[in-house]
Amino acid sequence: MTATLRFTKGHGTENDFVLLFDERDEIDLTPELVRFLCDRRAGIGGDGVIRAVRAGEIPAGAGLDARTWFMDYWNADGSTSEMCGNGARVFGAFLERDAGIDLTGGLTIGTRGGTRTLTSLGDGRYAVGMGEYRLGDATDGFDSEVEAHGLTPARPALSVDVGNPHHVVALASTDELAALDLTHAPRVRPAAPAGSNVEFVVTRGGEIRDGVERGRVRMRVHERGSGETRSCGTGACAVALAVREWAGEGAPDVWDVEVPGGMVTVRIIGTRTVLEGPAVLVADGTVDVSHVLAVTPA
Ligand SMILES: N[C@@H](CCC[C@H](N)C(=O)O)C(=O)O
Repeated sequence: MTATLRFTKGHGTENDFVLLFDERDEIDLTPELVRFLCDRRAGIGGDGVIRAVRAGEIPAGAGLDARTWFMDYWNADGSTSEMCGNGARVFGAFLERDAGIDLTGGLTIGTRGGTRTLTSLGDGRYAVGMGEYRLGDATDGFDSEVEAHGLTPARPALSVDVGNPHHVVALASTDELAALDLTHAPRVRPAAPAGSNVEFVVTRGGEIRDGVERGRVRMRVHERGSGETRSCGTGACAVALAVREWAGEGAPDVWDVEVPGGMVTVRIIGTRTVLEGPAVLVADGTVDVSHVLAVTPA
């Protein structure tokens, strides 16, 4: 028997996803199927899978209005995460096109990390209201340390929760950032109970634009469940929050974050952040998944 799935491929600053439109929860999305879809040689290829489903159709959507669109996010290794910032922007572009929703006035979506708001900025970019953040309990700006290949000794880090867990490490120069080997997962101490995304950041100065002071940083990331990716939206928020914390009083609330796949902007507004950046839908197609379904336990 042949089973096919319709998919869309999209990316946000080259953090790429396989998107599935599944309003009524008809796709049996398993870790095996996610790993196959994300496989860059045998499958479609992506850092993760995002399924658009109505909240009322799935247990994770409990408590939300049943008609709310839920972003069911999975990492490439078949694990799920609470939130994906770049994915949320791409999800917005997907809903605009395939569900016919106009996002210029904003839309509330469900995620495992709580509700988020998506707004189209009208130029191919989207703003995501990323919800409340929480910095680690650190008296001197650090609450942990991180060891990575190409970086000795271990460096101090700050844990930041933006719905999903992050550890941010400051490096001295862009050369040090470029020399990092992120083909291996960095080791975090104390280890985060459910694992963590780890960002390495270098400050790059700043500017005043339209009367607003903006900081600028460059980062690389090793994502829990996906390895090194070319961008991480929640990671960019964690980085902006950590760098502002380290800079102290008077530091900017707006940060332009350079990632290997482009640039995103983070605005810190009180206890919340807003992530802005592009979202691109690249291709549509169908994929034969019968061999994956054949090995999926009943
Ligand atoms: N790339 C994403 C984050 C995806 C989830 C992450 N790997 C995790 O496990 O928490 C982003 O853009 O935020």
